[in-house]
Amino acid sequence: MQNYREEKIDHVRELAMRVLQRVHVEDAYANVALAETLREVQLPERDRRFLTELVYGVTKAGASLDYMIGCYVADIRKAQPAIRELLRLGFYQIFCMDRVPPSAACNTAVELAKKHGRRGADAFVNGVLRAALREPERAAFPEGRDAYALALRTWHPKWMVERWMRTYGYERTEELCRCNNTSAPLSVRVNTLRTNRDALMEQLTAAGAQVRASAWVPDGIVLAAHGALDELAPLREGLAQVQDESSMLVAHILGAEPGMTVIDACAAPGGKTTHIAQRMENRGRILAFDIYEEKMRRIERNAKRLGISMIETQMRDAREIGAAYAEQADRVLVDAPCSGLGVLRRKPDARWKKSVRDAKTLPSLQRDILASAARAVKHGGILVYSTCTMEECENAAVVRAFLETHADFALEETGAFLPMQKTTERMVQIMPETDGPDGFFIARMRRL
Ligand SMILES: C[S@@+](CC[C@H](N)C(=O)[O-])C[C@H]1O[C@@H](n2cnc3c(N)ncnc32)[C@H](O)[C@@H]1O
Repeated sequence: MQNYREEKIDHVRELAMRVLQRVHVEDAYANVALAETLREVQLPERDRRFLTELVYGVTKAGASLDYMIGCYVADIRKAQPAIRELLRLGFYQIFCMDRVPPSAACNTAVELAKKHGRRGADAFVNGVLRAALREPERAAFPEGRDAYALALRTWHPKWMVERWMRTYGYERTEELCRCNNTSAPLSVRVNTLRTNRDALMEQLTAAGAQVRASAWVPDGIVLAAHGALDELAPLREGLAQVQDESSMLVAHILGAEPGMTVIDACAAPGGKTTHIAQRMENRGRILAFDIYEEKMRRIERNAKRLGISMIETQMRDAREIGAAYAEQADRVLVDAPCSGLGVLRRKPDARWKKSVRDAKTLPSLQRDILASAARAVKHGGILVYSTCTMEECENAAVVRAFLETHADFALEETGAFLPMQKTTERMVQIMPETDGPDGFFIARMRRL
């Protein structure tokens, strides 16, 4: 007979099993599937954290966890989806978590296999997990400094590690990979249309969060500890917007002023659009484009919550902007669709969903969007190109190729427009493992 606490933990692990099945079988996004479950089931804070750690951990560990299981099981793909997830959860708790007693991980997996598996599934799960407890050395990853070994040890796809090793070398790649397995810092942007940073920091502290002022932007606050975000009143009431510090740099570099006309070419969900609007004191015109209907609605909802009325949203492919708005904008932002390798900490499944093909196809889309959007910039106006990746072929190479064919644009000293750090960089590259915030690239150009 289980005691009350164990019963509750079983419930959490069962929820984790269900969320992981949605991720691996239905291809749901881990953060979305988890958020939906957390909304449906009222869990105490401690259980919320445990569930999140299980789902995020198993998802991030991905192929590395399956490699370990494969040291005890002939072919994990042949197991029922629920049993696969129970084994993954079991291995994750046994090998990757310090504070879970291995016997608890094992026992609850067996109980859940009895409930969700075919006949004999519980004995199978019991056998595999007991073997892992008895002979953990069998699951050891290969040693060595090759990409495959590093990829296994740091839970990344081999192709990604290979690419980074070519660019950054072994040590830096290892640091970057390890950083991707930590939880990302959470920051919010002060809605300066309604409050100021000191007042908001006081309110967030009163609401139970631990806060500090951003070292990157004057309108950023980093939350060290906090409860459920949607329960923080200042966020609900539109006094702040969740946004990474790197992403907040973009509006500072764009430098839009009240009364200007601004085009945000790839705007959804509107993190940067609403920041630009704040810096323009909600005066002037911002045209925000994207290609997905639902995403456009998110910009509108965000703007409404923050009390911003100057944003006009429109479904439009950014590659059409040049023809439709030639020389009409004082500022144009191209926050381009990209491989997103700078934000892998935040999206536990992203590394496994990307492919080496993205890095081959994205630059041509990015070049096309930039070339079209550039035509909308007035002479003397500013064009900013940004991505949330560190991949050279999507960043500096795109900007260089653009400048080579557009003699009427000149690269500015991008860093000079930053408020606090990296102020001497021509093109700004933020690296998560050395700088702290998300990986990000920003370049500012002027039309002559
Ligand atoms: C990096 S995200 C933008 C994030 C946004 N700027 C923010 O700060 O919240 C890139 C966006 O580009 C959009 N996108 C992709 N292809 C596009 C295209 N051809 N034209 C316009 N937008 C596009 C995607 O839907 C996605 O919302």
